[in-house]
Amino acid sequence: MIKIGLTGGIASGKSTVSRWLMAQGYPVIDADRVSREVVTPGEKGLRLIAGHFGEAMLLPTGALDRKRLGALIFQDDKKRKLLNELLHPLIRTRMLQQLEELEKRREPIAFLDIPLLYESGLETLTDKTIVVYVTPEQQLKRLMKRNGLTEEQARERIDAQMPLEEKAKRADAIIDNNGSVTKTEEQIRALLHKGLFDC
Ligand SMILES: CC(C)(COP(=O)(O)OP(=O)(O)OC[C@H]1O[C@@H](n2cnc3c(N)ncnc32)[C@H](O)[C@@H]1O)[C@@H](O)C(=O)NCCC(=O)NCCS
Ligand SMILES: Nc1ncnc2c1ncn2[C@@H]1O[C@H](COP(=O)(O)OP(=O)(O)OP(=O)(O)O)[C@@H](O)[C@H]1O
Repeated sequence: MIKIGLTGGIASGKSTVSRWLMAQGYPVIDADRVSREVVTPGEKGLRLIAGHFGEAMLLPTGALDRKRLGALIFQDDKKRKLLNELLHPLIRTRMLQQLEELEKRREPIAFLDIPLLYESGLETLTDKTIVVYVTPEQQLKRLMKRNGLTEEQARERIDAQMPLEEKAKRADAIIDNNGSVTKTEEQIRALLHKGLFDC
């Protein structure tokens, strides 16, 4: 099975590309989704967060207060590092299980949508990588709009990741998502057509 890593910066358009791939029937393992699964009530991830960051990180329902934890970790490198140390092993294990399932089903190709693909060294799991790219101005604008953040809050989140320019340098292929979604879809189609993924 050929494994394609799909990454980019926060709000650069990875989910937009993933959604299109899934609609075409390609299997996509989604790290953000897995990271939500490992912190549902009853899961070890949520217990670890409550233990290290306090019960104040939980909503009255017992679910994770994602807004509160996000506000905390995106403005504090040490706390973000701690959260990563707690959750990343759980996320990695679950993604590997999902990969195994796809191998068993004899899927010829799988996409791994992982925001921190390079930061976490997870590109070693993949055969090729694609970076979904936007300019810094576009990234800031889309992130502020989508998450209702101030410019300062949005910059903190962008700065919590490897610069997108650096990711683009490491990529086997780049999808430019500055234009319309239709233009982006055309680029994915072209990549699939070109046989980039015939390793
Ligand atoms: C801090 C949390 C609760 C905030 O939740 P929220 O619903 O606001 O954001 P969401 O999970 O949808 O993430 C949005 C984007 O933020 C970026 N991001 C998330 N976590 C991190 C991190 N630890 N470091 C850098 N960027 C991150 C990614 O680009 C991600 O796509 C959540 O992001 C989290 O649990 N993060 C730790 C797990 C992780 O590293 N996830 C990234 C994918 S492995
Ligand atoms: N080509 C586009 N034109 C206009 N808006 C777009 C385009 N692509 C994505 N967007 C919007 O930009 C925002 C970010 O896109 P998306 O959620 O796909 O990014 P992401 O890389 O998955 O983000 P994250 O890292 O936070 O998960 C969304 O609100 C989305 O609707």
